[in-house]
Amino acid sequence: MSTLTLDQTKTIKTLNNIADTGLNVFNQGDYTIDNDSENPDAIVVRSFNMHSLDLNSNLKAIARAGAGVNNIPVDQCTERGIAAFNTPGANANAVKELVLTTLMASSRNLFAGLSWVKTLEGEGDEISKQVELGKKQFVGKEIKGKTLGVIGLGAIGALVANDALNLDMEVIGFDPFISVNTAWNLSRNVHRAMTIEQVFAHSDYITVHVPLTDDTKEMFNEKTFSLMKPDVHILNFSRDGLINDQDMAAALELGKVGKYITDFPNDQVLKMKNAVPIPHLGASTKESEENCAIMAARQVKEFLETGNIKNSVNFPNASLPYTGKRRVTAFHKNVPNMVGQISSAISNCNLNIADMVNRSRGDYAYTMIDIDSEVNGDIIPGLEEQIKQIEGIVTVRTI
Ligand SMILES: NC(=O)c1ccc[n+]([C@@H]2O[C@H](COP(=O)([O-])OP(=O)(O)OC[C@H]3O[C@@H](n4cnc5c(N)ncnc54)[C@H](O)[C@@H]3O)[C@@H](O)[C@H]2O)c1
Ligand SMILES: O=C(O)[C@H](O)COP(=O)(O)O
Repeated sequence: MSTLTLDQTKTIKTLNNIADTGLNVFNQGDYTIDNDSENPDAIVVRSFNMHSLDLNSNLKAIARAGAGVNNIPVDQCTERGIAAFNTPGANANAVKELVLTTLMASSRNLFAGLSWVKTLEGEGDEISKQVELGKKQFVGKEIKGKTLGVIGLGAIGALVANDALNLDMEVIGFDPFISVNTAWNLSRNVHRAMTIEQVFAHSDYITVHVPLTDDTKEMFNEKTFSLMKPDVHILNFSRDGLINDQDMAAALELGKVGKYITDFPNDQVLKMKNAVPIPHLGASTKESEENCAIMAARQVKEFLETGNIKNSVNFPNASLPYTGKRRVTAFHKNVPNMVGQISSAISNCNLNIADMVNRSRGDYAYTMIDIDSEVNGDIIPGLEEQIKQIEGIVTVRTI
């Protein structure tokens, strides 16, 4: 992480409550946190829905202090050359703990029992009698020996799978795109499902930990419910869009699904029989909020100060040790001869290249070129202008 002094103060805007420990990463003097700014250099956000916002002209980066980026217009960011980041794994432990808490608590009908016992308020000596009479309504099930299906074995899914084994559950996991890192961390006692249908067929409890995408949208629907065991409990700490709510309501009515535990209440969910709606508390712990905020802020700071990219969801990761001399960065179309043309523009200004990196991601690529000497500031606007004229260039910065 560099500690250079910036040419100009940068403005950071937050759209949600971001932990102070994270915002403190932006040192005073070099940065201003201004939540009313109409033209910030970077935005730090949690779940605020950014799809209807106009992305301001000066915006260079958006950091999601968290995992899911479906609230960010990522495609638009890419077209505009705005780097979007998230903080992989930074809130995974918080979510895992709430998944396991609610898995056990709902299996024991704890939430319904708690609501019922509150209705006895004011009944005095009758309370203990009513408790002993009424408790038979809330007989639950133990999770020991039951099968937990885990769909999505990323940061959260892998933690849940490993810990469920320690609770004496059988665990079956499905993730066709599992990363090498996660695979290394996953217990070999997690059974590997080759198809999602195998998870549906064998699980007493199913927990889903995948991003919401066109492929995963409404993956829980009438058809998939029909493949599940009767009375299956489903836990959704990922996103509401993964569930067809109408089909879930019907499956709960029929007892096909025994319980639906979700971190994403909506009007339909609140009407569902046997739903356990939670007010999106998965990542809401002090530790997780701090982890996410610090990671998000560090990634933005590094990008603004050095151009280096880590954990972007739309730019390729790219890193070059920062020397403090001039660095030219360009985000551009992933087409032939871009590096050649950018290098020519630099040599046209009589500047020599010391080091460079070029990384691609799909249709786009990112190039950083270090100049081997201090550069007279007067040259910069002309150099940037020349590079901007190259067909396929989206954004250029000199740092
Ligand atoms: N409730 C909360 O507060 C909270 C907190 C963090 C994350 N989330 C949600 O949980 C999701 C997962 O978070 P994470 O940190 O584990 O992310 P992650 O990226 O580490 O893991 C996601 C996993 O899903 C897998 N996957 C993708 N498509 C799949 C499919 N069709 N079938 C099976 N697996 C598939 C990926 O290969 C990856 O391993 C996030 O995208 C977010 O929506 C919610
Ligand atoms: O995707 C995530 O990281 C979670 O949904 C957490 O959202 P939050 O930061 O708004 O709590």
